Amino acid sequence: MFVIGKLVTRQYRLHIRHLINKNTRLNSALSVKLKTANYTSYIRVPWALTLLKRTLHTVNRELDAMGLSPLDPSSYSRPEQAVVKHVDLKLNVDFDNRQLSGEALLTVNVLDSIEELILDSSNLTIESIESEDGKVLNYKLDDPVPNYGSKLTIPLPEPATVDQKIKLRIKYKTSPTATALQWLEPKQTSGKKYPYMFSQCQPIHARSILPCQDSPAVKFTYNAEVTAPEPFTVLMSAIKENGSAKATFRQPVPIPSYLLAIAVGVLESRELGPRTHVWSEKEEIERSAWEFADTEKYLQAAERLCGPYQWTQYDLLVLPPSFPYGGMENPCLTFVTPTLLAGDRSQADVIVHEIMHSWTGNLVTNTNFEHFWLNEGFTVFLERKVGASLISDKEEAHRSRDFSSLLGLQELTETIKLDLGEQNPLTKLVVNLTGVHPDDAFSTVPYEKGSLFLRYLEDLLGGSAVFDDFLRAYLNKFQRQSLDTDQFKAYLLDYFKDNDALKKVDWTTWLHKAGMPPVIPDYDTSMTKAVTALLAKVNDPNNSLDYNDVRIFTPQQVINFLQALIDQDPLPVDRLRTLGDAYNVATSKNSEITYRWLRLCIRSRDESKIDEALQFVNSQGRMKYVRPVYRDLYAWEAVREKAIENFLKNEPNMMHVSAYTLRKDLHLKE
Ligand SMILES: CC/C=C\C/C=C\C[C@@H](O)/C=C/C=C/C=C\[C@@H](O)CCCC(=O)O
Ligand SMILES: [Zn+2]
Repeated sequence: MFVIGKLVTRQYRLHIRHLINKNTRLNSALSVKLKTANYTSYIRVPWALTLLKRTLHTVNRELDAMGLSPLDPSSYSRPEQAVVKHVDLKLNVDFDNRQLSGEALLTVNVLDSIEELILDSSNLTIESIESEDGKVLNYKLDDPVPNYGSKLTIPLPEPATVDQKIKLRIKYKTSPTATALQWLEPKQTSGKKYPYMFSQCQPIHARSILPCQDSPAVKFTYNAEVTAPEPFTVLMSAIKENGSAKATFRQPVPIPSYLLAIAVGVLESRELGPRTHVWSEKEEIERSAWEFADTEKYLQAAERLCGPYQWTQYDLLVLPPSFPYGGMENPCLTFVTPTLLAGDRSQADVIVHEIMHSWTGNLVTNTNFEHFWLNEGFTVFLERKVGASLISDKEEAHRSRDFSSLLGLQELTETIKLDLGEQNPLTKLVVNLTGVHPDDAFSTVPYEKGSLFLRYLEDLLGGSAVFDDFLRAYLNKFQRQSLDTDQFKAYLLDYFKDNDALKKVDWTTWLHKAGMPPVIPDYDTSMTKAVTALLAKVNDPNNSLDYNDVRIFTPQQVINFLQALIDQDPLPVDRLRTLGDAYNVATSKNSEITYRWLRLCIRSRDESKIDEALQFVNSQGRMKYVRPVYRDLYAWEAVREKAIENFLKNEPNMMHVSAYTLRKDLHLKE
């Protein structure tokens, strides 16, 4: 009985649930068998367990033949068989050869009888693999599959059994074209004197830095020793213990592979609070310290909602402009784009967002990227709650939260109705990533549809008063674990089992149907009213425009206004120029305003703005800005070639993910 109890582990239960979710891809007889299974009986009846294991084995073979991991369609690894629990990394940073080299010592917990361990790798040169006692092991590195890398199979010297711990030492080198790493020339930095390197592992690029189970279903702790030449500073997504020639790091909280991060540059830091430093090149350090001075205040507000911050340190690193995202929630060290340095703290919401990932995403993690909304929808939802909690006037806080939600809805509507199309399967909350690279599925949908779903549930189930308690219970229950949407749903249904309102939730439509959300919350529209009125004024050519129209607008209202103009038919170019001059948008330092303004100019076919738009996409690499501007330029036939030419010239300065997605946006071959 003891053995049986052990065998039916949580991993198995997850595995079974996942297989059921995937049943459309399976032989129907097998999926029926799985669907009708009574798991309790498997725990009690030994023969049933054997049957289950045999069934799973057959199913696994079927999925294998399709090149899929049963738990994660984006990974070759087999976390239901064995999981990496800890990694000891020793790396040397070689700027001349654009290479990391060294070793990864993996500590693996065996969950089933196995004869081999399967890992993900991409473009790595494996030099040797040894067992703990120094025995050299054979391995097989399959031919690379574009964008997924190579399956690395390591036959074990002898079969391993349940609960066994094994250690494997893998000596390897990364490639200069590792998709997770960007190696910058000195001219791409502010100091112009030294090179720079940084990583972006989310979603599945960690495999290009180390051989690993590159699936968020697996969480591991890590220690690292990294050697870099003087005068470089090495930073990682961990607690920095020693900063000399050999930097050492410790990450005692288990993380998924996509949260492994490294940056090496000539950096300075400033203390912002008891657990916070900001890091950047010296040219940005003062501006960065000013822009992010309120970080500790945000951390405390986040803790009031979610409980103690578990990662000890919360540092920020302001990267060079080619960093492709607004922010990346690397534990202990959020990476941010320098486009946040607006000089007015107007993009603080991005910092609050990254802080909230310390709970949703980093502690409670989507089991694979089909359930990305559990990371991002929750984070946006919490970001808005915490943002509002910083406003002392209750009504104003409510208005402000709803206004941000309306801005989010505006972006969601553009994505679903104009960009992706309402029938597009990528507009579902839970997506099918079999054969779809997560970087191709990325959009605002998991962020905004996910957050809107949670807001709908909150309103339905009794408001913040009850929902905040649920959130804390959920975080507590799933912390340091990975989960899928069914587990979230089961937990919510159980938590609110006495609440009849739950019966109203149309789960299938919310989770599995494409298009706009089935219900839009009854948001407070007082802050959008002025924007709607201004839109009507601008659309009537008889009205003259002057600065007083927008004098009392917050930056967010200006953004809301510009976004509304983007979503309607283009204004005549003369009218748009008049508007730009009258409302001072053309000279704004806020990149959220600038990118929308340039989109409007392109859409109104203002030829005098083409060079400025190209200069904007060349000066920074935040995909949120660069992709829509390029897509708008592409849609303007007369400038399409010029836009493509500009892209090709600048492609060598871009990070992999930017070049990869822009090639698709511009309909160029990979
Ligand atoms: C349904 C979506 C399915 C899969 C997508 C999974 C991963 C997407 C991958 O492309 C990586 C995303 C990394 C995001 C990092 C930060 C963002 O939150 C930034 C948002 C945009 C910005 O502010 O610049
Ligand atoms: Zn996020």
